[in-house]
Amino acid sequence: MSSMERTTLNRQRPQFWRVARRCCQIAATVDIAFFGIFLALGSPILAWVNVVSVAMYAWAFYAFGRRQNALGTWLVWTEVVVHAALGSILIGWDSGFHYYLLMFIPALAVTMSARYAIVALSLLWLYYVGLYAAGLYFPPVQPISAEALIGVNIFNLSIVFAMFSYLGFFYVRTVSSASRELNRLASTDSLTLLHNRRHLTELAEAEITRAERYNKPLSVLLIDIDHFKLINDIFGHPKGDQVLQHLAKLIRLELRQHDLVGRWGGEEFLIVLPETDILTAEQVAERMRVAINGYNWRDNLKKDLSVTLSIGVSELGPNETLNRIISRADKALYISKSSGRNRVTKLNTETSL
Ligand SMILES: Nc1nc2c(ncn2[C@@H]2O[C@H](COP(=O)(O)OP(=O)(O)OP(=O)(O)O)[C@@H](O)[C@H]2O)c(=O)[nH]1
Repeated sequence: MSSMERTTLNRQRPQFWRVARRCCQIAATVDIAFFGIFLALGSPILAWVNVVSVAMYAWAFYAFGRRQNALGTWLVWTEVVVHAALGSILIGWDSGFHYYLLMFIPALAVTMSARYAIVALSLLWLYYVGLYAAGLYFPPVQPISAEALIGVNIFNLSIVFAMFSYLGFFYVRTVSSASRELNRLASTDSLTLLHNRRHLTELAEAEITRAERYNKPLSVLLIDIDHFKLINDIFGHPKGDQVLQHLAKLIRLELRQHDLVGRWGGEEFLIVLPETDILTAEQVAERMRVAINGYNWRDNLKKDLSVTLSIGVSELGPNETLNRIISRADKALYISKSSGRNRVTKLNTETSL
C-alpha cells in the first residue's frame, strides 16, 4: 500500500473504526457460541475463557464507540493473542485458534507506518511459529475428541475466512472511494467547486470534436469580474473569495445542465455552450451580466458590493482549435473592458486575431 493510500485510509478513520466495532460484535457472537460448545465438549476452562473474551469484546466495542481507539485496539489484540495461546495449549494446535492471529497481518500493515509494521509483523511471526513449535512438543492439557477438534477447527477457519472476506470488501471499497475522491480533487477548483482549467480544457476539447462530427454550433463565453482588485482591497481577500464562490453558483444558475463552466484564472470564468450559435450565446451572456449587475449581495455577503462582469463571446469556426476560439473570446473580452466594462462583446469567426 502506498503512503498516499495509507494516509487516505487514515483520513477515513471513522469508517475504519466502525469496521473494528463490527468485528467486535462478530467476535463476541462467536465467543458466546464457543461458550456453549466447550461446555458441551467438557472443556470448562475454555468455556470460561470465552466469557472473559465476550466481556473484552463488549468493552472494546464500547471503547471504539467512545473514540477510545487505542484502548479498543489493545483489548482486541490482547484477547486474540491470549485466546490463540490458551486454545492451542488446552486443546491443541489443531483447534485452529491461531488462525485469528493472521487477521493482524492486514490490520498492522494498514494502520502502522512501514517501519513499525515490519517490527510488529516480525514479532507476530515469532509468536505464531513459537506457538506451533510448542504444540509439537507439548500435548494438549485438556484434549477433546478428534471429531470435536475437527469441528472446532472448521468453525474457526470459517469465521476467519468470513472476516477476511469482509476486510477485503472493506479495503476495496475504501480504496475505490479514495481514488474517486482524488479524481474529483484533481478536476475541481477548490474555491468555487467548478471544473478547474485542466479538466475544463479536456471536456471542451471533447465537445469541439462532437460539434465538428455532428456539424453543430458551439460557443464560448470568457467572463472577467470588473475591478475585482478593488473588491479585495476594500473588503479584504476573504470577502473576495466569498464573491468568487457565490458568483460561481449564480453563473451556474443561468446555464443548462450540459453547459460547461470552469474557473479559467483568478477572477476569470470560461463557459462552453454546446449546440449554441453566437447570437444565442450573446443572449445568454447578456442575461448573466444583467442578473449579476442587479444582484443584491447584501443578502448573502452582508456587504453592499457592486459586482459587474465583462464578457467576451465567440463561436467555433471550421477546423478551429479550442485555443483559437478562446483567443477570440479573450479579444472580445478586452473590447468589453476597454469600452467601459459591464458589457458583452461578441466576435464572429471571420474576425482576424
Ligand atoms: N480574493 C481573491 N482574489 C483573487 C483570486 N484570484 C485572483 N484574485 C485577485 O483578482 C484581482 C485581479 O486584478 P486585476 O487583474 O488588476 O483586474 P481587476 O481589478 O478585476 O480589473 P479589471 O479586470 O481591469 O476590471 C487581483 O487583485 C488578484 O489578487 C482569488 O482566488 N481570491
